[in-house]
Amino acid sequence: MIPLFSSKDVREADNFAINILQMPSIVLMENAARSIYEAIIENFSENEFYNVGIICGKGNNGGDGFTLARHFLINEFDVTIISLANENELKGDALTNFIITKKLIDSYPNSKMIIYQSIDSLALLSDCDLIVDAILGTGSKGSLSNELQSIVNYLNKLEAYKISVDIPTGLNVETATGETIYKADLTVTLSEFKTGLFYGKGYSHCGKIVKGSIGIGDLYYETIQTNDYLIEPEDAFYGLPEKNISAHKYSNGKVLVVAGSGKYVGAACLTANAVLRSGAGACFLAFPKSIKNIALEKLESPVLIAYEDQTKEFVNLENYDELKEKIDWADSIAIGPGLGRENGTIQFIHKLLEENKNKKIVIDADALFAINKCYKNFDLSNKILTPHHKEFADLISISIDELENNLLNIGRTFSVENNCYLVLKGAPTIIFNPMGEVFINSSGNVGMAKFGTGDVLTGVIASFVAQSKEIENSLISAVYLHSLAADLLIPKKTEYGIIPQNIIEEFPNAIKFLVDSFV
Ligand SMILES: NC(=O)C1=CN([C@@H]2O[C@H](COP(=O)(O)OP(=O)(O)OC[C@H]3O[C@@H](n4cnc5c(N)ncnc54)[C@H](OP(=O)(O)O)[C@@H]3O)[C@@H](O)[C@H]2O)[C@@H](O)CC1
Ligand SMILES: Nc1ncnc2c1ncn2[C@@H]1O[C@H](COP(=O)(O)OP(=O)(O)O)[C@@H](O)[C@H]1O
Ligand SMILES: [K+]
Repeated sequence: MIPLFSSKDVREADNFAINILQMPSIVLMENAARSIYEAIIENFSENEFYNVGIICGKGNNGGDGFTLARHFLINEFDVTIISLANENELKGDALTNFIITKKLIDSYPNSKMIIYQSIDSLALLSDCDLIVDAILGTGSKGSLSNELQSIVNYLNKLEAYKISVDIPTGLNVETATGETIYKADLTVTLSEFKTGLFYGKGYSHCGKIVKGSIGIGDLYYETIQTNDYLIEPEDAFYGLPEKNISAHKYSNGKVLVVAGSGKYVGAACLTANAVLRSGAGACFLAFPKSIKNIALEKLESPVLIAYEDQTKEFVNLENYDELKEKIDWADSIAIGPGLGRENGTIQFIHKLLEENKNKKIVIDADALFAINKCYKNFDLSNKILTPHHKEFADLISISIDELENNLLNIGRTFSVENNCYLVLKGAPTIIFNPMGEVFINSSGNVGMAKFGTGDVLTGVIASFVAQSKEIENSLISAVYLHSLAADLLIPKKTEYGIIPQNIIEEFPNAIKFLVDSFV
């Protein structure tokens, strides 16, 4: 698990280096620039670029840019530097490095440094095949000035590899938000990973994220408490439910899926099929009797229990007693996909939650709708809610914008206050636990943005939590493997051709891939 930090933590680490270790700040800048240079060279193969454009802001992020320019110059690249500040506006280490680079560049006839005058100055970058944004870093405040917005929009349109120094300009790394944001292919973030690079607008604007060193190592950060983590493959491996060699089918995870209705049959079958393909010993799908034959055709091997629906084609409060034995039997229950929103269905869901306070229940789709606005009436401990952003915003009665402007805080508060697990689906999916910790899964691909992939995830989660006593590790493993299965499908199916059933079929290969990597 990779710990993630706030930009405040990172700025304090800079202060620690300067004030406690007594490292001259210019040494930190030099280290930063050298490691950015090395990261760029490592990430782009030789001959991919010759002309480097670097645009430098007025603070130390710009200082990193001037320093980086020197490394490119001495390694024989042609460099065009555009400084947004003139010499009088710069100070400290940024000014020192501006002066050094300005003197040095005279010896390189194909390289130049200019002071930005207007948007036309950026035309100089048109021949560059690699562009570095060293405009704003951790000192960024509020929204971008109009001038910076025009600059970032201009840069985003250029055909070139795009690099960001520390943080893409325009990204508020505390909230992962921003309006106009530089869109990078590679972000070399300094000192430590900041949480906001990995979700929201950070996820969509950083490209690949690597760490650049300022030369103080990791020791300082071991003393800093964080609640945010990025999931690594080995976390998914260690979260896999253990298989006891003497297990029999009923000791190997028993799952009840309550899903599907006359309107939506497919969702229920995807969830139930996913349960067994992810290792549960037994799975029952509770389904309306009057349409059970349609489901039977789509089920791989879960057992169907047909409840009496009086040809209404959905589950009703009256079905509760009929299903009670299986509810008690199950180690976990998945409820929601394709259930529909009839009053009787909502009452059934309420009763299930009221009567099963300690049961592990995965609440998804229509079951989330059933507790919209009234979720506080239920004891949600041991419950796992799996909404996408719209479902979560509806659940807690806010708009999607309000949610996405403060995503981590809202998710965290919700899970802590309701003592539940929240799997907030999206790109990326974020898991929140009742202790206020956050686990970000950045694997997966856009081919998953398709009806039914969420139903598969619900099945995998119900299966893993039924097989294990550890909810948190099971969730980490289930979410990661669901995305890994989709990633493994890319070479065969492309991002266009993946369907949810493929993810179910690929799931055992995803487990095998993990096991082969770590055993
Ligand atoms: N500290 C260290 O030891 C090390 C630091 N390092 C590097 O320094 C970076 C932090 O540097 P920093 O603190 O100078 O801030 P930085 O990101 O350059 O921005 C400040 C400038 O931006 C301006 N500005 C702000 N918001 C704006 C807006 N919305 N729209 C427009 N302008 C805006 C602001 O203007 P002002 O508000 O002051 O008028 C000021 O001029 C860090 O990310 C890393 O790259 C490394 O070298 C390692 C060692
Ligand atoms: N661009 C993307 N990158 C990675 N994962 C994605 C992307 N789009 C969707 N997903 C994943 O696909 C699944 C979609 O689930 P959901 O929104 O519930 O759809 P449905 O209910 O239609 O199945 C979630 O696991 C989500 O994280
Ligand atoms: K930047």
